[in-house]
Amino acid sequence: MAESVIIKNVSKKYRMYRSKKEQIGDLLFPGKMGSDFNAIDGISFAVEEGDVVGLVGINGSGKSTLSNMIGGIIPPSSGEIIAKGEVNVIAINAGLNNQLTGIENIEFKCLLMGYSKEKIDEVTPQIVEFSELGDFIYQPVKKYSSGMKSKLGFAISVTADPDIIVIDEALSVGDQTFADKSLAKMNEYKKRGKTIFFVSHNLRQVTSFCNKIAWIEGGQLREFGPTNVVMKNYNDFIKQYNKLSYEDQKAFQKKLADRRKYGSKKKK
Ligand SMILES: Nc1ncnc2c1ncn2[C@@H]1O[C@H](COP(=O)(O)OP(=O)(O)OP(=O)(O)O)[C@@H](O)[C@H]1O
Repeated sequence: MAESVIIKNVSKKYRMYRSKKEQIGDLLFPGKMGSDFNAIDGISFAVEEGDVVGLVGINGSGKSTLSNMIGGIIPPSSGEIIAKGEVNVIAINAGLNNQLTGIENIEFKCLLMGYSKEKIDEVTPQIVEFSELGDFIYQPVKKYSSGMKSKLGFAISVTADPDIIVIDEALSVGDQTFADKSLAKMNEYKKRGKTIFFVSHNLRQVTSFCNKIAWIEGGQLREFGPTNVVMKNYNDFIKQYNKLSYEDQKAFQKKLADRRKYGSKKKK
């Protein structure tokens, strides 16, 4: 199988400030105020066409940051992501304009994807039907619940038929019927050999849907490999983690946070 997405030593740094004063100080004297935080720290792995890759990790480990970089929504601070084909991210709220109505968002996103007027007229009824939003499609998106936003985002993205699709928690907020319908659509994509990245806290769904897993811990790649191997290790880890006292969980998280704050090469 040909490689579809290659992630080469990718990092994403954010500058963290404790106050507005520190932020302004850093603008005046760059590098003097605040500190760097590695949301993603030197991740490398490659996936093949037709792979369905689950991204797992505890809260704040960096799953969304990595998904957004794969989808081209945010650029890496260093490293490179090579995607062979068009990528579309389906996330709660992704790329929707809250001031516009559902129908205006459809037109807006279709224009961004380079569709002609005729193509937009052709796909709009399909998107509206898939979204199940009924007359809410004429309401501004700011009035939507998170489930409704997810339905709209999902309906637009699946109609676009991208080569590579990144789903970030988008299946967890809608109702069960919509989640089932969306999962069926994803299975259809899977059968057609598309590459899928899947972020979900529903580990049962991840295990049944994905053939490979990337386990992210504190912004770094802890393990990448076949689902049965990595999920076994991840489930064991979660069991151990859940057994820890509140203080020990905090201490574990602090250790990871410190490593990210100072950079992996300058561990304290
Ligand atoms: N724009 C930003 N500015 C500063 N820090 C950020 C920014 N975006 C994310 N982070 C930090 O990067 C880390 C990774 O966040 P991310 O949302 O990618 O984690 P996640 O694994 O998706 O978490 P969750 O499971 O809770 O959704 C977190 O500590 C978060 O606070």
